[in-house]
Amino acid sequence: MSLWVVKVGTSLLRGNEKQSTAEVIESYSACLSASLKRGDHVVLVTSGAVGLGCNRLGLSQRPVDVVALQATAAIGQGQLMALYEAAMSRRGYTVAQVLLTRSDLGSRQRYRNASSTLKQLLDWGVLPVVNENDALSPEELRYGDNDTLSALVATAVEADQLIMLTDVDRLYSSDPRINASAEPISDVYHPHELTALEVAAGEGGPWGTGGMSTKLAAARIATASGITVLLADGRDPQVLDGLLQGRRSGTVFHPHPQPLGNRKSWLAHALKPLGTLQLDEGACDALQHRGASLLLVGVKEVEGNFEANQPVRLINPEGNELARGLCSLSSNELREAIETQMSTNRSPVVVHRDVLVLRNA
Ligand SMILES: Nc1ncnc2c1ncn2[C@@H]1O[C@H](COP(=O)(O)OP(=O)(O)O)[C@@H](O)[C@H]1O
Ligand SMILES: N[C@@H](CCC(=O)OP(=O)(O)O)C(=O)O
Repeated sequence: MSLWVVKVGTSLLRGNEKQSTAEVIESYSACLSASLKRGDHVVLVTSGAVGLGCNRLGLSQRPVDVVALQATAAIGQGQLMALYEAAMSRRGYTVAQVLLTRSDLGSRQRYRNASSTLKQLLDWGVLPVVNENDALSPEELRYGDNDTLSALVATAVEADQLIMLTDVDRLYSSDPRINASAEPISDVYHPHELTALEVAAGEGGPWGTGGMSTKLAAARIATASGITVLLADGRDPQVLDGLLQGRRSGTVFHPHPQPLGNRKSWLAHALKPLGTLQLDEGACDALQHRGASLLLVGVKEVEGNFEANQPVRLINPEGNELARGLCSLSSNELREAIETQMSTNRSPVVVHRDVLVLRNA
């Protein structure tokens, strides 16, 4: 039995001259219900609320204004669920709507709640249908995308594989719509390879958000948690059917050989840092090569305002992010402690190793 997370983007759900949105959803539902019938567990992360809302209002373009985007999503979300509900219930399966915001997942308690609810639904053989809670989260609609959400969901349910379906057959060395000689890429083995690909990743289509960049960011999150990511062509439903039966297609992002545990993965990816600590060379070396906690003596500068146990970025003297973690002191306490440490001659732990995650490890 496998646990799959399948993400379907707006570019596919808008439909085309040959297929309406309802027909596209119908064909995915056939693949998803076949997978459930084989005894697998599946979570679906689906975009499409804005696109369907726009269709309903007769808009030929995605609105630029964020409030208008939120309002179109509120119209489209009900329609989106109605289509999945009809297609899955006709095949004897129940669907459940789960709307999440990024800030929900930033709270450890709410992240755990989301994880428990999703796992309960999976135990009951239900298909959870997840989308961003767009009507309430303007930030996500402006900058966000469902690719990152799908990776966070895959981590929360401890999925085996994350399938990201889109309107291109695989990853290329650069945007194939712009560069006809872009090279196809079948396997990505290490986060270092992702860094170069991220630089070359292009924008998405007019209806999608984020293009290839957000898919690579999602692959980074999921593979760091030990999840295999498959980026594949969603225009042909046979591809999804094949993937769910273990056939290879598109690009495979292989899981990191030393995956982060659930809590560290949450720390590294679901949390938004509220401040930045600039470290000296000695502290960077201790963190990177000696598995040490961050001590006060290695902190040079503090930026931002945060309370004790809130997330911060740790940067090296060149300004590059080295790690993230929970700071044991508030920003005010930390600034005060840096000023007085010379006289007290003690160096308390500022970020304990247990709540610290190195980037690109
Ligand atoms: N390096 C790349 N490899 C493949 N596709 C790319 C790349 N850079 C940009 N793209 C474009 O990204 C698009 C998919 O992203 P997007 O429109 O956001 O889709 P979705 O709605 O499925 O999330 C593709 O149509 C493709 O043209
Ligand atoms: N939550 C939004 C999706 C945002 C979006 O466009 O995502 P995607 O198509 O996956 O790049 C919606 O349902 O329309």
